[in-house]
Amino acid sequence: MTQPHSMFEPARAPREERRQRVLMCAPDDFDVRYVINPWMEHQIGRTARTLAREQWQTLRALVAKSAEVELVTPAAGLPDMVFTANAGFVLGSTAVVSRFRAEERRPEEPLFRAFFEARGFRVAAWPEHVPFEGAGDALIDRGADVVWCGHGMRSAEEAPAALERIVSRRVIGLRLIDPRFYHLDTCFCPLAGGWLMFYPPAFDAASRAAIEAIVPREKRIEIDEADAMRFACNAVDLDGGLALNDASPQLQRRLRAAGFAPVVTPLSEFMKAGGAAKCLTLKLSED
Ligand SMILES: NC(=O)NCCC[C@H](N)C(=O)O
Repeated sequence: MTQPHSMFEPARAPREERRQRVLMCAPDDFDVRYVINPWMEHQIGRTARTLAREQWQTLRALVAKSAEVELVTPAAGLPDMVFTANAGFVLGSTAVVSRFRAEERRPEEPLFRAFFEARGFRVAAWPEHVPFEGAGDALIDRGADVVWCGHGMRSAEEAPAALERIVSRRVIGLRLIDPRFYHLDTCFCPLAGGWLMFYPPAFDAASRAAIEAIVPREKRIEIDEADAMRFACNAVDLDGGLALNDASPQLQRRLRAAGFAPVVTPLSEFMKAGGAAKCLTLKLSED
């Protein structure tokens, strides 16, 4: 029987294949200490430290089967630094460091900048007055030669155009309209082969039309509200494997039919801060 070449069957990966590099940050000081998204409401001080560490370690081990995990040192007093998707946006050897909308996360900026510089990335200049939250909002399509950029909640409306000037690739802005899905990666997940898993009601009509103009109907996996609330779209995709917090049996079947191997890895503690699998990772080797 032919086994799928997935992140969870790494022994079959050809050795000569270039492994992805993925940035993570240990949850040493992770907690909910302020409220900057609806998921954090009523969660201050309610994360279970040991469980959070276990959940993060399990995700790290899954990712490590298909990628080199690089770690950035967590800083005390920055409880959201664990969400490395928001470190910045990476394409080739260029990194754009995030400019956080919330004051609480701004001290992460120099730390992530130092990380990118130490790894030899060219750090692009970004207009300070334009909030932009990195790979939380900017996602590379895996079929078309475009970058999708969510705005309206965290990243500013000007962010897609500013990003396009840096990456010299078409950047399509998508307006987010539901505060529960405040980052694009909470409701939109481009997948290998040009597939797209997403939650349409999170977008305004013009954005839905823009998605439909690029992604063919047969490649669109539209999920329902219950799966969206499980952060099913916040999936880490590596070698056909999809690590995600949770997904209904129907959605898992649908993903399998499309050739993906969903693996549920509970991340309840991070959900309290409004993040799940994808938010806890940043791909460093994007072509
Ligand atoms: N969606 C993401 O990419 N990251 C999750 C960020 C959670 C954090 N508490 C925040 O609100 O910025």
